[in-house]
Amino acid sequence: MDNVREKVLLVGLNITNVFRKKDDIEIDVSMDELEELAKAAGAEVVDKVIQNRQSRDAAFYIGKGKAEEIKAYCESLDIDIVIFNDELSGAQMRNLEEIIGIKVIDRTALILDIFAQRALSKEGKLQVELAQLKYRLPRLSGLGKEMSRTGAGIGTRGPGEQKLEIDKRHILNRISDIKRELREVKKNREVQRSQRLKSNLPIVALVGYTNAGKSTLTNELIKTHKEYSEDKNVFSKDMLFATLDITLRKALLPNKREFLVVDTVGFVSKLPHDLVEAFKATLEEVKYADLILHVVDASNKNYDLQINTTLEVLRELKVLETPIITVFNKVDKLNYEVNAKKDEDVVFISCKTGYNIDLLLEKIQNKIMGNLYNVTLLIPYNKGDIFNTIKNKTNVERFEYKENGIYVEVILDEEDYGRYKEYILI
Ligand SMILES: Nc1nc2c(ncn2[C@@H]2O[C@H](COP(=O)(O)OP(=O)(O)OP(=O)(O)O)[C@@H](O)[C@H]2O)c(=O)[nH]1
Ligand SMILES: [Mg+2]
Repeated sequence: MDNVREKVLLVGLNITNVFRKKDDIEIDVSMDELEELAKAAGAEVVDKVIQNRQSRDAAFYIGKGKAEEIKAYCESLDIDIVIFNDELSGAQMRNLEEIIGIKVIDRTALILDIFAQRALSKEGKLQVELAQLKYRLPRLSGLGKEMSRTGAGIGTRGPGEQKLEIDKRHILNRISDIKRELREVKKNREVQRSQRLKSNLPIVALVGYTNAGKSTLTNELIKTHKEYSEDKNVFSKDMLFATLDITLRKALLPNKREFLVVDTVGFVSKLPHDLVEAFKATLEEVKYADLILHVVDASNKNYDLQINTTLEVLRELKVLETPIITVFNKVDKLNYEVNAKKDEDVVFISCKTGYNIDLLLEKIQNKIMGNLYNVTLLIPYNKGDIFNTIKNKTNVERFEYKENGIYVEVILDEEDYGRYKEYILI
């Protein structure tokens, strides 16, 4: 089934009433995003239909007449699945399937499906299964003959078709099993984290909207490390939700100090509630970061909406106190000026051409290391071990063996400046 591209029709509702919130995402933007999501799930998008309405219809989401029109349209275009741009109730889904006569899924099921395909880690898989079960529970009775007839495919991947039909009790048992397993996984993660914190390396977390280039930038940053090899690269692709699991890798600052880079899952608007919860657990790593790089695709015409979505999640994670550098990526594709706020810490880069990556590294260094001191040390020969330590972990500009000891020109951070004070000549 996976290699057959299902033909889908996208249907959205443009609420036109006076209560529409000013900062609600524009329908065109939202439908474009739905198209990207459908493609990410492996579907072929044949067309999009938008209905303007005062409000959602309780029984059909769109108008009943529109649903009948869609039925005819689907027949003429040979559509396999209709995907709706919002979350539908069990009743709406049943009613729509009855009229349209083919499989109907909603934005939530679509996103869950992508996550089910992409999750790699045990925790990721468990979180997605949990979110899928919670989504299916109130819709069990809706999964009748229509679903079993159309079989697998988008919206039904993950726990599998038979599981859909098992009774509620069975699902509830599975939910509590998963929760227990997740608690175990979490304990393990905490152990790993405390080991990492003991290593004392600064942590830089990359966050941002999906497809902004976080994984590509991660790969650029980790290239600086001497132990780097291509197999350490994280997966990056022009596809929504390419990254689902958190990964940590080592990188080097210009002063040769090591730091850890955390690549994270991307955000998207209207993310299903249960997935936001799942994300929060995975994104906990961001809470322990010393610095956040907010990566933005500057070439996306909706970059400001995407920035707001990301900031909203960061606010929910309670990490807005952490220093943030806003990184406008993909400037190689830009043909307009990006308006950045004056008080923001901003850098414009291109991972594709390498433009300003060195400037970004300098900025990261300034943020996590604080003040740096350019000094000359005189280290007596009986303290040769100190010289070795300094040479291994910092950027020694020049050194010379003289009669009274080793002269070392070096850049020290605040901490080392205090530590080696007695050897400072100038
Ligand atoms: N033109 C251009 N393309 C870029 C640049 N940086 C990344 N890309 C492309 O953008 C696409 C998405 O990059 P990723 O690094 O996978 O994006 P991500 O933010 O990790 O996405 P998710 O994991 O889905 O959240 C890939 O096709 C990259 O090759 C850039 O500076 N310029
Ligand atoms: Mg990624």
